[in-house]
Amino acid sequence: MERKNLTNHIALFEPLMPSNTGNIARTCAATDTVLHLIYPLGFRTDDKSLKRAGLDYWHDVNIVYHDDLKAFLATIPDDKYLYLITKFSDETYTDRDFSDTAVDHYFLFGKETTGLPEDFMRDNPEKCLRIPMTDKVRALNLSNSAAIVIFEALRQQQFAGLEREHIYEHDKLK
Ligand SMILES: C[S@@+](CC[C@H](N)C(=O)[O-])C[C@H]1O[C@@H](n2cnc3c(N)ncnc32)[C@H](O)[C@@H]1O
Repeated sequence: MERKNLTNHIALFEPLMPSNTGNIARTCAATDTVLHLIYPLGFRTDDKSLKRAGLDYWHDVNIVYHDDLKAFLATIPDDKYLYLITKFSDETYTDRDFSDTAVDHYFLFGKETTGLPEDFMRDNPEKCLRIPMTDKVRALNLSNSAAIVIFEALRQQQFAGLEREHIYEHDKLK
């Protein structure tokens, strides 16, 4: 199934670690997801710094930079499709319907140290979604959280636009 427009967006609020953002950029490249980075960032995005951090897929991703959270929010066409991904929610991410490929879905993730701004979450509790986990850890890793949620959205969207199989020159299975 061909997807005409990119319908999924991952937004990172003030990400600190280049390795996390690099992993997420790779996931975005693999899934045709737009990556939004909300300033300030904990790393530089000039070519030399990216190469040093091993961020191989950076140039294959549609990346949009935003001065702050307010500037990012101003770009969202319909905030009904904005989701705040946070452990503080009591709604599980798989219970939300992301299946509509005619609209753009925006998944917002928090900073590695302090997450999303508390007042913003308190103002928007109905947008908040949790990935279930035990109480043995404080939180999941940011890049793992992004992969978990985006692939649930893609699953609900029948993996539209993605290859379910690929012919490899040296196929190890067929
Ligand atoms: C390392 S966590 C930040 C932890 C931070 N202490 C906090 O208060 O959220 C970075 C981001 O990963 C996502 N995350 C991690 N664990 C999660 C979970 N169990 N459910 C939903 N999101 C999670 C959230 O977007 C979070 O802001």
